[in-house]
Amino acid sequence: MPQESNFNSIIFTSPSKNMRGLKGLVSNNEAPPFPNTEEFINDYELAQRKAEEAASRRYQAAEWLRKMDYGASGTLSKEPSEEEFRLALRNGLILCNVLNKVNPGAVLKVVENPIIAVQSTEGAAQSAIQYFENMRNFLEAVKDMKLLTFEASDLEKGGSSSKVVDCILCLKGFYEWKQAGGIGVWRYGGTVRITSFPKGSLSSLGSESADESIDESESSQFEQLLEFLHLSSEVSTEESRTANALAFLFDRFGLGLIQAYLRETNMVEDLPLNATVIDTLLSKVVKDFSALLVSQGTQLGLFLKKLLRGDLGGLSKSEFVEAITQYLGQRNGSVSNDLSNFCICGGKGSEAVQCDSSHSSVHEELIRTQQKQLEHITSKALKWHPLPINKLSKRTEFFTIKCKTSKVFISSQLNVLSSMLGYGAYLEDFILAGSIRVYCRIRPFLPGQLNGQSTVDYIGENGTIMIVNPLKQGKDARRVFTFNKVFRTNVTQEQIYSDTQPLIRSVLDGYNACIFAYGQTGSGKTYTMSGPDLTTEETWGVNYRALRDLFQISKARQDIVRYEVAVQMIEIYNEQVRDLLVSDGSNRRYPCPSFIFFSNLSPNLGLTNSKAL
Ligand SMILES: Nc1ncnc2c1ncn2[C@@H]1O[C@H](COP(=O)(O)OP(=O)(O)OP(=O)(O)O)[C@@H](O)[C@H]1O
Repeated sequence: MPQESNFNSIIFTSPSKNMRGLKGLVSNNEAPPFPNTEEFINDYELAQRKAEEAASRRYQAAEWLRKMDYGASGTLSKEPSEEEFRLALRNGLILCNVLNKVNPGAVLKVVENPIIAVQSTEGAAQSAIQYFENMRNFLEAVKDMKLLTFEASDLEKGGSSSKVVDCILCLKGFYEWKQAGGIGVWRYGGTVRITSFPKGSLSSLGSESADESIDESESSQFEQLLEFLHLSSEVSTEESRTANALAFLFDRFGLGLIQAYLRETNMVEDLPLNATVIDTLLSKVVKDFSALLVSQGTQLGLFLKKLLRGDLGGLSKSEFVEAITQYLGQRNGSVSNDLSNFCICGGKGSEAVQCDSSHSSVHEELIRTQQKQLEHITSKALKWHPLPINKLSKRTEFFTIKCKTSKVFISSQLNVLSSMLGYGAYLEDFILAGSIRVYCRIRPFLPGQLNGQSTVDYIGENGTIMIVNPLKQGKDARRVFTFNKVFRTNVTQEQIYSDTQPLIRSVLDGYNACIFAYGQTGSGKTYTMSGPDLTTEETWGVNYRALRDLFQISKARQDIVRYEVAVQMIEIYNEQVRDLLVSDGSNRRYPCPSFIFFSNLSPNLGLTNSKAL
């Protein structure tokens, strides 16, 4: 590489597949040189993250209260501090007003002006009682509705405002569910609801406007229906069975979406994985799920009314039940294939929810194909891999028995296989972290730079590094960056390579990979990729170690497969890529490989940005 270039790279490509990424196998057994400092930064970061999440939930609660109670906007700011939040809510007025909007009549008496300008001792006592009255009424009503609640003391100094926030967000979730028709599963923090409301807690089923339009006779009919539903044990058994099934489907729906989000790495900027993201995803799930149930409820209502009206020939009660049974039978048949995909299988045999695939020949066929594929992969592995054969064949047997359950189980077993093949937690990581890894290596001070001041303030666990900029003041002076891993100045060339090694094996198994160093001039790219002294293996950089492994593995497999190794040299300078070995001036395009970045950092120069090609 020419000195002025700021990239060093080694690229492995394979035409067969373009599978993305391998986990940097992090064997984090090196003792951190500054344990106390690390502990401090971790605790500090954790506390900071928690505070941010709590604040974001508090703002969400405040925003909703302001929207629900016009008067609240005067006393409760959009982004209140904990203290402001507590002070605005402690007289209970906003909470009572909002609750009455969610569930009209829930708090019959709301003291409008609970804080009275007090002159006398007697006045003070009365103020305190009235002050407490709103809060007590609110808490009792919320308790009656079986929603999350809190203690009045949580709104006093030193109380837990997070419980208050939970209660408000729970109320919000309930309100939104009710607005969407009050059908289907609704849950918040362990509170689960299905179609019928808790007895006596609500004046009617349905939206706010529907509440208002319902006349007394309809209302009493509704009360009677609820009374009947609560008395009937068969109904309540069916209700809880349905609730369980719906809760399961909801989980499947929600977790499926989260999984898809975690798997998504292409073209989408990575979102942080934190409580807010989870809440947002789940609220989307709740919304979609509720919308689906509302539409399903409407269709079902039409169907049942059609039966009642006799469009399908007038029906007695038993014929009506029979018609429903028939309808359910047809629906079961048509969705059993889909439902088989909903089953959660795998895990320990005893814990696994077994799929009943007897109804589905398609499902069985799918399992057979997957089993064949798995056997094929395993036999390939047996040929190629130097692991003791009996270990693998035992595993194959295990697969054959177990993989009858589901494809989810198969992929979990493939993970086991991939780690046995030396890829580490390849599949798991592929799902969780995507295909690009960025590592940061900090170069030590060079002789003559000994008195320099390091820009590295802290190195946390989990790839975080705090950089200090002495030219800036206050909070701008420090910035935290996150990598897959940060290597300290004392790591060896071997330790650096250990994270990259699984990539080399994967290249020989047909996957593409690229290892790539980026950094300012003098930050240590050549040192990392080539090494300072080529005559000693110990100091070899990533390039030499990778080539050594490449040839070693291909030699070990020479009886089974013949590899062709080609070399290419390119220069990347000023964002221009030049092929140093092509003389005809043509522009060749390459398939997009996986990347590993080494973002090199010299301690006294500051952090440069990483760029992907
Ligand atoms: N991890 C390290 N440990 C000890 N010395 C290092 C380390 N990394 C780099 N150095 C030393 O720092 C100096 C600069 O490193 P190097 O030449 O690798 O930087 P570079 O990023 O390739 O620079 P350029 O972009 O100018 O080519 C060299 O003297 C090298 O030996």
